[in-house]
Amino acid sequence: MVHAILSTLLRGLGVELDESAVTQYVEARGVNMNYYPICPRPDLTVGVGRHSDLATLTILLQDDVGGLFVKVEDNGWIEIPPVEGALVINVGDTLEILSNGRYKSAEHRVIANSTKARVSVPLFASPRSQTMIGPLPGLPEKDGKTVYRKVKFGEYTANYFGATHQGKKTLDFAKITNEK
Ligand SMILES: O=C(O)CCC(=O)C(=O)O
Ligand SMILES: [Fe+2]
Repeated sequence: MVHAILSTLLRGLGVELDESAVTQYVEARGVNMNYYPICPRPDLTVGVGRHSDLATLTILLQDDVGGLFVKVEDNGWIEIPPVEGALVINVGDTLEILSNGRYKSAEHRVIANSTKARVSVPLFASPRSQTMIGPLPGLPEKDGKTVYRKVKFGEYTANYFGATHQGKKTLDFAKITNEK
């Protein structure tokens, strides 16, 4: 499923990659298992602080409690309500880099609940640590600029986990500040 989603998203950018080229960006899989106990004062605590995911794509299964918020440019935070049987698909930093900044990684956070405990299980589909990530062929030419440099995914990962998250600051590691 992740492979098909990524192929479709890339086709939307006019990028056609063969099967194995797509596979290399989603072949490493990992999960988080998040448990948010009942919190009497959610306003005084942090469920999960604001961040974007490291992965190419995240497929998130949440229960019926809710509390996941995504930042929408100029519109603040909107809650992603749980829909029975539905999965939330998030763009991660890696896809933002691969797409030369066209697909924006989703900045999100989680607020705890004062009456119900919550469980969520995101599945992260990423490259292996030796895989190089950078804007896919053809995109910088089409966009007239190169927004991200090529980095080894393992190095991006080390930087990503090297500091407390502050929103999407993690992407600065690969961003070309003097865009050309
Ligand atoms: O619990 C959620 O809905 C999201 C958790 C999350 O953002 C993460 O594990 O990266
Ligand atoms: Fe996340």
